[in-house]
Amino acid sequence: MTLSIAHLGPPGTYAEQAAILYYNWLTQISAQKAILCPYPSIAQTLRAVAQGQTKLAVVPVENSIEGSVTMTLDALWQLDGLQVQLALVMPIVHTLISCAQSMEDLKTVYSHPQALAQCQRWLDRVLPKVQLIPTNSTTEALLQLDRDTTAAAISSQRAAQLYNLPVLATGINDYPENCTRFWVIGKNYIPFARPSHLERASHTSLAFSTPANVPGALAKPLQVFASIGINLSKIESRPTKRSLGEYLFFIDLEADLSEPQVESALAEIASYTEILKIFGSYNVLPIQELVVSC
Ligand SMILES: O=C(O)C(=O)C[C@]1(C(=O)O)C=C[C@@H](O)C=C1
Repeated sequence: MTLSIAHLGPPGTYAEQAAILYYNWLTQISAQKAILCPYPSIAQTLRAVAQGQTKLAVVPVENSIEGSVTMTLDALWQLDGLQVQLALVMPIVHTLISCAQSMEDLKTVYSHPQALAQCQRWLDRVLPKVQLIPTNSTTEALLQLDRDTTAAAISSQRAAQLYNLPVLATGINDYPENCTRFWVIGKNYIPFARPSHLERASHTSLAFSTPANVPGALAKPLQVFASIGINLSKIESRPTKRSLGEYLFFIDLEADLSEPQVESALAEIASYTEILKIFGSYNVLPIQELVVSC
């Protein structure tokens, strides 16, 4: 059976690049055939898996400069039954793409809000007067660029080649070590989507809302992990969207859900939380494994 993998489109996005790396790794370890399916937004990409249109999705979840990809966290909270199968971290090198003769001709720059934010200082310094226009992905505006020589887009070198467009500047991200973590997501636990040689998962991700905005509402669940020596590698709050000042908490643990200690900690946490969503346990695929298999 051919495996379908949803990702943010149109073709050329970083999410597609991450999906290709994952696809190459998967086809090499399992001879599994796969097809990539682009969707117009991150929410629609995750909905495709939740509704069974595709088996898997590859979505960005966190960037080293800008932090969490909030569209991904919000969609994961809203949808049911989605589980993280694997994480992978990819370097991100942004490029300014345009048909303009020079940067002085530019009036607008299009890109995904994450990419605009990752290049914020460069844009302030080099193009302080341009209008920044957020798009659903870094590649959404590329097809319009040949019609407007006052417009540019921030995307990858690979996207510039794919659309046969000129590059005005490269490496424009504010920090050179820029990288984004992607999650491979599926419904329930999918054994063949994961590395088979690793017995234990290195991380577990979950999110919860608290029953009331009272002292200790967050401290109590966190204390459960501290008391059994589980390290948290990330904690992030998002608004519940129900009322101002009410939050959800997204947490990454350095532990495997199949360990009895972790399982009982999560059962205890359920008593301190209103809604608890466990996104599962998974490993991080080292970039060397991905590059070798490309
Ligand atoms: O628009 C794209 O190309 C994407 O894949 C999305 C995305 C993101 O949402 O973080 C992915 C990686 C980069 O951090 C910039 C944009």
